[in-house]
Amino acid sequence: MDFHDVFSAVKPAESPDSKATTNITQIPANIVGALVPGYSTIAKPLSEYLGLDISLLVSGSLLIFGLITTGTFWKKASVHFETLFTSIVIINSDDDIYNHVMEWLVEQPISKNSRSLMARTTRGQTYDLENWCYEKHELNSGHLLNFRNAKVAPSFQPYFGNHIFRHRGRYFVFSREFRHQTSVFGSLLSQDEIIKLRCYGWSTRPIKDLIRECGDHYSDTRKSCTDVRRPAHVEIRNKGRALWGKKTTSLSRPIGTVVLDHKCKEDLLRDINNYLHPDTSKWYANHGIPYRRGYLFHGPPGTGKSSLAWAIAGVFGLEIYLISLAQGMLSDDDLHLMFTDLPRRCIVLLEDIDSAGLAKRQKGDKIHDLGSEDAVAEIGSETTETLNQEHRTTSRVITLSGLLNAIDGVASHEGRILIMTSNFPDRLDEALIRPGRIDVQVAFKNATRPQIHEIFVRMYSPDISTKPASNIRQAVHKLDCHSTGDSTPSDKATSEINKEETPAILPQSIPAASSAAPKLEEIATEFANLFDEETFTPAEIQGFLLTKKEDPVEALKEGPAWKDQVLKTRRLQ
Ligand SMILES: Nc1ncnc2c1ncn2[C@@H]1O[C@H](COP(=O)(O)OP(=O)(O)OP(=O)(O)O)[C@@H](O)[C@H]1O
Repeated sequence: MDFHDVFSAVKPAESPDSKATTNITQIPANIVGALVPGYSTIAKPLSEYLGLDISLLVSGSLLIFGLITTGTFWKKASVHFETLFTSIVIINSDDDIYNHVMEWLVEQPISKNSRSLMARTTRGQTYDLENWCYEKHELNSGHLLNFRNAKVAPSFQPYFGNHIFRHRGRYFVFSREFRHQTSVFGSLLSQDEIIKLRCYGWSTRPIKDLIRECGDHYSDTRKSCTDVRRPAHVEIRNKGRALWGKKTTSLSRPIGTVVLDHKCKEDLLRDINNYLHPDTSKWYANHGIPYRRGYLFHGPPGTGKSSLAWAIAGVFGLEIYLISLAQGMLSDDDLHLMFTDLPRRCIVLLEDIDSAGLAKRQKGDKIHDLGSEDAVAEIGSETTETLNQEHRTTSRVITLSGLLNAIDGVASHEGRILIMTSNFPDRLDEALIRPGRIDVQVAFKNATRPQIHEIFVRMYSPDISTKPASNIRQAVHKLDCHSTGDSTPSDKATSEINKEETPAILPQSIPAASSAAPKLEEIATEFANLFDEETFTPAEIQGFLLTKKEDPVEALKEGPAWKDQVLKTRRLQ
């Protein structure tokens, strides 16, 4: 290309013959002629014989070519700029950090001011929903509530693409995009979402600080909550993306609300507290003992086994990794892998272990215990092992040996707490509950009279604070001040300390008809005396009291009839 021709063509044409521009989209013919070799040779005959003016077509093509070239240039230039002058951290959407960052961003100005947002329906916690704007009526006013128009405000997140924001005097670029994995033939194998955090400069430190801040913000908003994880969906696990699903969060249950012998609760908390202490892990290491601890909570349904496990998680601020073996969603291999993917400190909760269909071995049977340090490397009973093999090949069911290998296999993560719950401890295989796998057993029974008394007082007491306690006695005794009967001397001392907190009279919400009623403690004692020791579960008592939650006097009055009804139904069954 001769640039002299181009420059001379750009000069304004003075000759009246020169056909300058016809409109702004058309490049002057003399410029096109200079840029496209042979243009005038082709254009002239076409124009003379066919009446075609190709200058417009050529001008358009040149413009598009110019734009594409400039776009590619800028793209390349910006990639080089980013590589040379910015730092980046990439976060996968399966990772917890993704949630921390997204939740933090929702509250930042970027989620208000950006012009590209994604709206999400907020699925708040039940207690959040009370802030819904609906027509408010007094409790018990008889007005029917209608939630048709109750709306939860949506939340807005930055949408896919690039978003620039400023935080603590620094500019960051937040990008949200899909990452594709394709086969060698170009077909899509998988697609997942990633976010990229970028900042200007050669250090990733500002991004790391930002991620830390997002994590702090996340835990600050969940101070009185317990995070729970369940196994990830089988498809996600198969693709190797994650073994555990995303966190769900629920309000922590104060341990004081679980009615159990105080000494038992205190001993349990002390044991766990000691186990979790960093010095203890060193001690275990020095003595060559695997740093693991297992607990078995056993007793009839509805006596508080799961409630205690959740309350313990709340006390120590630990996440719960909840596995239901009975659902048939996991194989031995899955379970083994999942145990290797546990954080250093957490609670693994295996609920209703007896209903998982694990075959209990007969006397003399042995387990083919593959990876365990204390493995009995011997093929066990024909029957059990055949049964286990059958399960393993035909369905996603855990076998006893698979479970034992997961619990104490070499890869099993140290520092975790294992809690198993069972309604029928006699059905459990001895190997499963031998010391080293289960170190402490807690028996739950039907409610004693003092426990019924405690449940009653708690039901009619003011709201319980969910603020975490700072020491064991405070955690256990926070609201256990009402209990009577089989309390220990230490319980009594605490009761004295807390006496002022005890509601001496009935709560205000009690109808006027019963305002002449005696003190709550006295009604509770009378109510507890209606029942024989250990005949009703705490869940049954709680269920009945919930139907009379506004009026303890009414509960006392109706108690005998309800008790007779339940006993009669039981006899008929
Ligand atoms: N000891 C208890 N103290 C306080 N509440 C209890 C107690 N036992 C049961 N409840 C109440 O009964 C309900 C069921 O309790 P939970 O699920 O903990 O029982 P569980 O023993 O784990 O039952 P299951 O064996 O059927 O799983 C809960 O709402 C809980 O509040």
